Amino acid sequence: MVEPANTVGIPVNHIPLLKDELDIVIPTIRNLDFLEMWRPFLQPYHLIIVQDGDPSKTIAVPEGFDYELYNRNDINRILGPKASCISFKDSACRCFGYMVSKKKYIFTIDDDCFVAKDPSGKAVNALEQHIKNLLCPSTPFFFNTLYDPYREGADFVRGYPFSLREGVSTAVSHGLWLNIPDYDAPTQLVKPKERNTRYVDAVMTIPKGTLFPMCGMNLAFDRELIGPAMYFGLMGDGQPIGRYDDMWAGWCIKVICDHLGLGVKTGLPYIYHSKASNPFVNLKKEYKGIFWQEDIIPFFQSAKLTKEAVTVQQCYMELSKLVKEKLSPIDPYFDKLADAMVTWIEAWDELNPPTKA
Ligand SMILES: O=c1ccn([C@@H]2O[C@H](COP(=O)(O)OP(=O)(O)O[C@H]3O[C@@H](CO)[C@H](O)[C@H]3O)[C@@H](O)[C@H]2O)c(=O)[nH]1
Ligand SMILES: [Mn+2]
Repeated sequence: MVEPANTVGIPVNHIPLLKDELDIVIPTIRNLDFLEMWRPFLQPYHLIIVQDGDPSKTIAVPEGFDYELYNRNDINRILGPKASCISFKDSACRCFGYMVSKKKYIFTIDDDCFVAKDPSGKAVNALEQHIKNLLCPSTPFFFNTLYDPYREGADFVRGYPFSLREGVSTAVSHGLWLNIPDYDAPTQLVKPKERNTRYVDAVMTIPKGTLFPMCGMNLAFDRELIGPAMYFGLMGDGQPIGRYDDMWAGWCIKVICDHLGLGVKTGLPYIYHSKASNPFVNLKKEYKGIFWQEDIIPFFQSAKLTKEAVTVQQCYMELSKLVKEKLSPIDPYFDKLADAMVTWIEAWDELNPPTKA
C-alpha cells in the first residue's frame, strides 16, 4: 500500500532552482487545494492555471501562490479565431499555458497528483528532479545499461563509445506515478484495484527511433527546445476522441526530438496519483484512439522530416502535412487535426515572436 507524503512542517524551498526561468502549468476544473501539500516545493514558482469548463466558476487558489489564471473567455479573447485549436472540457487545454508562458522551462501537473514518498519515506520534490533531468544531457544514440550516467554514483559502462559520452540537450523529462497508474480504460476495467507500489529508482533516455506513451500529469520540458511541438491536439467537447492529448504530443515531440538530436527522459520523479477517473467515461473518450493508434503508431514510426526542417516550427509544419496526407484517410478528424496543428503554430508564433537577433 503506498501513501502520499506528509509535507507539513517541511520549510518552503529557499533555494528554488530556475525560479525565474520556469512556469508551472495546471489544467483544472476544481479548487486547487492540492497545492497546500506541494507548498514547500512549489510556492516559490509562478503558476499558470488553465481553467477548463465553465468560465463563470471561481477557482480557489491557496494563499501565498503567485499565479496567472486563464479561463475559456480569456483564451478566446487572447487567441480570437485561433482559439479553435485549444480543446475545451479536456485536460488538453493545458497547452494554452505552454503558449502564454514566457519562461524557458515548463512543469505541468494534474490537480489530483500529490507528493509521493520515496522508499526511505522521504517526500519527493518532483520539480527538483525534473530540473535535474532537464539540466543533465541525454544519451539517445547508445543505451547506457547503468541508466543515467550523469547521476551521482553512476557512469558510462565499459564499451560505451567515448565519442558519445558528451550526450545531447534534454528537451523532455517524463515523470511517473505511484498509486493510480496511467492505464487506459480497458486495463482499468480489467484491473480496477491495481495500484502501482513499485518505486523504480532510475532515469533513462528513451532511445532514438523509439516512441513512448507520454503522460501529461507529471511532465516537464524545455520550452525553448521543444515548446512549439507540445500541442495537445483537439480533444474533449465536440471531438471524437479524448485522453489522447498527451499521447499525440508525445509522438510528435519524439519524432521531432529524434530529428533535431534532442533527448527525452523517463523515470524519476514519481508523484502520488490519487484519483482514478471513471473507466466507463474514459472508455467512451478513448475507444476510437485505441483502434486508430494501430495505424497512428506506424505513421509516426515511419515519419521522415526533411533536412530543411531545422526549427521545431518547421518540423511541426512538415508533420502536420504528413498527418493530413497519411492519416486523413483514416477519418476526417485527422484533416481537422492537421489544420489545428498549423493554427497552433501560427498562434504560438503570434504570442512568441522570434526575438530580434
Ligand atoms: O474536462 C476536464 C477534466 C479534467 N481536467 C483537469 O485535467 C487534469 C486531469 O484530470 P483527471 O485527473 O480527472 O483525469 P486523468 O484521467 O487522471 O488524467 C490523466 O489522463 C490523461 C487525460 O488526458 C492525462 O494524461 C492526465 O491528465 C486535472 O488537473 C483536471 O482538473 C480538465 O482540465 N478538464
Ligand atoms: Mn488524475
